[in-house]
Amino acid sequence: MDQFIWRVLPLLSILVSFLVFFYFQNSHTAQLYPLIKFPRSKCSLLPHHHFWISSKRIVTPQGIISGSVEINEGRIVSVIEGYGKQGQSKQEEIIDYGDAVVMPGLIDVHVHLDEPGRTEWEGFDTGTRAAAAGGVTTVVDMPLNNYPSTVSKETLKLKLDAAEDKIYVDVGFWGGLVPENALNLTILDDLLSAGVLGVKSFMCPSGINDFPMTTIDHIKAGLSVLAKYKRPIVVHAELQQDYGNHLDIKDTVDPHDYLTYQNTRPPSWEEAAIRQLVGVSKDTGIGGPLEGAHVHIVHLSDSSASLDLIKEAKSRGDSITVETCPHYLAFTSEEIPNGDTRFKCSPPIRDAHNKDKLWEAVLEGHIDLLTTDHSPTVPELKLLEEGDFLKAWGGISSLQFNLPVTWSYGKKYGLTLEQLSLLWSKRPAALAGIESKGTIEVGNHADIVVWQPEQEFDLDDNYPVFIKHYELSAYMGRRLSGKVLDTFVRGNLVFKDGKHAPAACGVQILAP
Ligand SMILES: NC(=O)N[C@H]1NC(=O)NC1=O
Ligand SMILES: [Zn+2]
Ligand SMILES: [Zn+2]
Repeated sequence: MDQFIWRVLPLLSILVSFLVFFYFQNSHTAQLYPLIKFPRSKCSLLPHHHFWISSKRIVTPQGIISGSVEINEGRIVSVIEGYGKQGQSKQEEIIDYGDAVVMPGLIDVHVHLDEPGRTEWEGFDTGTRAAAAGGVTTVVDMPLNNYPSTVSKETLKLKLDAAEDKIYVDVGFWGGLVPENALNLTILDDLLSAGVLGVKSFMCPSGINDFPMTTIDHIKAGLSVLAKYKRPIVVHAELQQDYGNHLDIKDTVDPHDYLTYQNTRPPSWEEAAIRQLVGVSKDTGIGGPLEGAHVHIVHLSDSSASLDLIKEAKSRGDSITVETCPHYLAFTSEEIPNGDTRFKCSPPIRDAHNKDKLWEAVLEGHIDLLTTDHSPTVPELKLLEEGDFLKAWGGISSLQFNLPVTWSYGKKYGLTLEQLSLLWSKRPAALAGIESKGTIEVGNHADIVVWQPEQEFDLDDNYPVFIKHYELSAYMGRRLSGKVLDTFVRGNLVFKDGKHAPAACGVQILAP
């Protein structure tokens, strides 16, 4: 008997170790599934996991330094001052960018990727390739223009499933606040629990049937739940005024004339909406009944009365911020050609005086951050041939051009690299509650854009553009300054010299 046990015991222990091995192997496989699918060689155009990026112009929160950034396993592990001082590191692990600028990757918190449901408009694949090519390392996707709209935990699940294995940069998600979930707050609560970074709502019709507008009462109800989660509402702030008159105007004037369209959405629409919003944001201050909630106004165009209301609300301590977009800072109504519907967006692009005042507000810090409001569509809806401003889709495609456009138009106004980085990285990260991104600092994700501000290029048909239907973008044909060379997402070199990494290794960002 004893002999039998001594024979069987080794066999038994081998069997047990096999079982243990397969058990852990399987549970591990589930966790590491994306990694096993996409090894580093597929995620990055660079073989190293531990390397140094050196440059004479690195934009850090402490200012522009000359030196290097040490990256290990996707994170920034040291920032070394002194160009060419990487210590003992091997030469092949140092990427020397000379005087090209090394900056935090852009975080664009207002992007419509349109998937699922309207992938012919854009989609996760093309949209995030465009982001990577433009130095945008994180986008936050809007809850509308996709179908169905993202207004419940079930519809969020459809989004997350659709995004899987298709994203080249990291992607977070806004949910939608619509009357249905504002009147049944359990749906909203579930949507927030499922990980949306906050919610978006419209104070005017959104142009999308399953995304109805909200009243200020709906917004107030939503804020009571958002306060608990400490997440923001981001609001399209236009409130229709004397609509009847504008219908009359439409019958009597030329729809090919840009001014006709501009007059249908005057600054008073923005002002009226923002007046209602600051009426509720007053409760978001410290000690207020809505403390923890935050109101963010998207794509401000009116730089007069609307902006004054926001400044006042800020100065009394409301938790409120505002963004504007490159198209309001680049274009003026005076120069929009007849019938060129590529420039149609809402609120509309206004006159040169308004643009100058917007830049002033950006540079003085009254406008907190920049976003694209990348809102593409198909040629059939943009109606370029017909040129009817009143019927065409409102929305401008420009995700890939954020950096060169802001820089090209902003440098004339005195925009600095440090301001650029605050407006496009640090403050957007703070709004979306995305920790570990937005600055070049030890411990943060190595999300980095390397670009050459002085290099000019023509945005013509020879330029590699990755957004779908790029011919509809208002920026095509422009000469811009500021070429993106390389883009890193969590240490992976995802874009270099017009080429993307073989696999889409972006991750989905969900609120904890
Ligand atoms: N639905 C949608 O994307 N609308 C956007 N387009 C635009 O020009 N302004 C918007 O809010
Ligand atoms: Zn909007
Ligand atoms: Zn939008």
